Amino acid sequence: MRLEFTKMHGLGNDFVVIDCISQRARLDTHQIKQIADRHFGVGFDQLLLVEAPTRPDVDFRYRIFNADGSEVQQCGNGARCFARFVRDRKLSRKTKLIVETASGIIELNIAPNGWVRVNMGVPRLEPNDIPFIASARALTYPLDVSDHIIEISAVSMGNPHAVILVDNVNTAPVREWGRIIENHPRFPERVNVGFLEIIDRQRAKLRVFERGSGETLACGTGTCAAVVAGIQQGLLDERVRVQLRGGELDIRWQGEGHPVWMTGPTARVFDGVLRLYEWQ
Ligand SMILES: N[C@H](CCC[C@H](N)C(=O)O)C(=O)O
Repeated sequence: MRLEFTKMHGLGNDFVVIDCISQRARLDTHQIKQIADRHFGVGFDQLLLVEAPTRPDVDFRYRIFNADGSEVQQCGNGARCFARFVRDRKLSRKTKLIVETASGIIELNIAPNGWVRVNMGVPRLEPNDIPFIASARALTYPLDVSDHIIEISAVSMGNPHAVILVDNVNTAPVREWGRIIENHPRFPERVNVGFLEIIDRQRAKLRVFERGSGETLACGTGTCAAVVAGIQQGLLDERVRVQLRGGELDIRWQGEGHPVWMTGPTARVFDGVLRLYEWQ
């Protein structure tokens, strides 16, 4: 199978993006993991598939796969790159795209400079909607992590997030706790794990250990979830600039029942051709 693709990133969270409208792409989990491999393949945190809509009120369908081949419900940095890709390949001339994902509809607004403002939808906070096993909804939950009891917040942006407040993201046990919490039995669909350092009411720092991909340089949905958790705990105002390892995102949330807005850059790195029939 010969497939054209574009390598992109949103603040270093990197993607292989494939136009499945002008090309027929049928990839199984093994092939997705092969493409994700940073030595034997192209390498990516997520694979993004641009597909024709399945309903009349949207412009495109957007599918997302982690490096471990798992299909997931949402990807914030990927949504921005999706919008840039659609514009660059002239799949649409619209500057406002309505896109269906496995977790619902998102709205993408493309600025002339390539920055994209995304309505990431309304965050879900009920444990069953995360999903997270808890007797009742709370601001934070005690969780047993390698002989510690730590406090986490649990937020869904369509995909599940655990958020931990830390004093310093640079010294936080991101890999050690991230891997344990990612696979914690109280998260039946696994979970992304964010380590949030509050600087002041309008600024924060974040590192994210992503479900199915490990620590990434940025995580859009993780940033939205972390800001929601911070605002819920009375630590942040409704507009926050979040510094991730790969750069900065602008997040706005007016509170429960309102959508989270994320604004950030996109980057196109190179175009390439996959020749999967030649791979062992
Ligand atoms: N690893 C995530 C999907 C990608 C999210 C992240 N790359 C973003 O920008 O939101 C999950 O398994 O839910």
